[in-house]
Amino acid sequence: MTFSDQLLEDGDHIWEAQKAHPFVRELAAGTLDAAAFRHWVTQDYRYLLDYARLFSIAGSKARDEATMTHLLGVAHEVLDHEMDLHREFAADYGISRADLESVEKVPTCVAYTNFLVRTAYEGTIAEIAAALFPCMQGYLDVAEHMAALADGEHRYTPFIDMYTSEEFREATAWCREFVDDCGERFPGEHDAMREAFLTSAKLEYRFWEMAYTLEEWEIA
Ligand SMILES: Cc1ncc(CN)c(N)n1
Repeated sequence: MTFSDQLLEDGDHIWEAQKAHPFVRELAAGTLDAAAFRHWVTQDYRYLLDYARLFSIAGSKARDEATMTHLLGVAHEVLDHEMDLHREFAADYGISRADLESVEKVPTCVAYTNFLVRTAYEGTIAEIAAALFPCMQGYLDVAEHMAALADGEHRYTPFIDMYTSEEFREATAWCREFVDDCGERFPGEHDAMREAFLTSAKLEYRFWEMAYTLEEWEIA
């Protein structure tokens, strides 16, 4: 069993909870309330900026040229391609780019992005790899689950298409190899990697919950 297999086994209950979440099931069916999707898009836009930051910092910590090139390439892909999809979704909802950039993060988005950015600055390359893994593998697995549940095309089909695309699969496969490589090279870091992986996975679950419940600050 590879180290990534072990992590996925440890996080299996979190994966199952994500697949069963009403945001996921209703998005798959095309019945998700527009307000919940809008909340996801605006918060995810803020999330993605820090996610790209994480890849950039990871790139600067990489020991070899190939890993550095790949991680910095992913950062660029997120800023360019993935955030473009969000800009398109937002435009459909009458949200401008300036609006997207000025949205205030709600508590779950603050918690998740702070965790990722802190791991990027303070963690080792192995912890960073483990923290990234649920963001990639989780979205691929959840989107594949959505594709299996979906019955025909609807307004959220581009979301499912994006996260089941060949490019996203390849990026996820690379991330998984990166986790396995770090697991092999740094056996002393397995506990720290597992903790980073599980924290990210739990925050992935919270992110769906945040969007579905339209989470806001209680006090402005
Ligand atoms: C919260 C979250 N996690 C992961 C992904 C996939 N990059 C995303 N867009 N948003």
